Amino acid sequence: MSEPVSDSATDFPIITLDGGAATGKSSTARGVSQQLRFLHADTGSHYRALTFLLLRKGISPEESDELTEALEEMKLSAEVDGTLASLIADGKKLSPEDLRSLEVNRNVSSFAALPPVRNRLLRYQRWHRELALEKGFLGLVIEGRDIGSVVFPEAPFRFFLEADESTRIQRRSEEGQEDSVAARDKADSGRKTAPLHCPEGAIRINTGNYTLEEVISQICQKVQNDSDALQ
Ligand SMILES: Nc1ncnc2c1ncn2[C@@H]1O[C@H](COP(=O)(O)OP(=O)(O)O)[C@@H](O)[C@H]1O
Ligand SMILES: Nc1ccn([C@H]2C[C@H](O)[C@@H](COP(=O)(O)OP(=O)(O)O)O2)c(=O)n1
Repeated sequence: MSEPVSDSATDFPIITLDGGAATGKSSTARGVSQQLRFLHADTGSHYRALTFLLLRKGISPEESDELTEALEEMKLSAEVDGTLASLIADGKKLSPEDLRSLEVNRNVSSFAALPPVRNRLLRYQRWHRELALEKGFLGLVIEGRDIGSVVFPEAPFRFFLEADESTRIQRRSEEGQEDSVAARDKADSGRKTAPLHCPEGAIRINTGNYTLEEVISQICQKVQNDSDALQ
């Protein structure tokens, strides 16, 4: 299925999870998507995929005609495996190793700060609501940095995950990843377009105070209590 030109409004339940690096967004979204039978979209992986592909074309993270042309030429679609939607660019799915490489970790915040990159992905990310509906999921859980503020500001269930920097650095090192969590957070929070912040009205959860299972269950309970269709 390919991305359509427009997206129509529906009252389909949408959960947004925003937060800094290693606050637990992806693992929480995975658990929630499986418990509630929602489609899971990881928008960080979209920025990572574009970063990998643009670097491979020799394009540097600044606005240029080459960048605009490469973004216009890229055909984006999705593959759904279980509850997870993965980005397919020009017919190819990237491996977790490519998406989480040191080179991508170092450059992704710079590409993500560029308005042409964000505009290209905004349309694609909003389309996941239609994709979830079409594939028979009961809702959409979508995670990133600007989801509750820019991508789906009207979503009924918006959460902001946070945790101490030391907790997050420890989580990444336990995963064996070299990642400058603090530097990325600073760049993501300080950029002009769609900076990382807690969206107004979103529920804050400090994931350092709870187990992963507890965070998943807090979110599922809130959604199930407030949404007739899921009871
Ligand atoms: N509430 C939690 N308590 C303890 N560890 C957690 C919690 N949530 C996530 N983690 C762990 O932290 C690491 C980073 O989580 P991840 O979901 O990749 O974060 P993010 O998507 O925000 O970068 C993973 O190893 C995950 O298992
Ligand atoms: N909605 C989003 C999601 C991610 N980004 C950017 C900023 C992040 O540093 C990178 C990578 O995001 P990702 O969620 O994969 O990062 P972590 O898993 O939290 O380490 O993408 C963004 O600008 N907007």
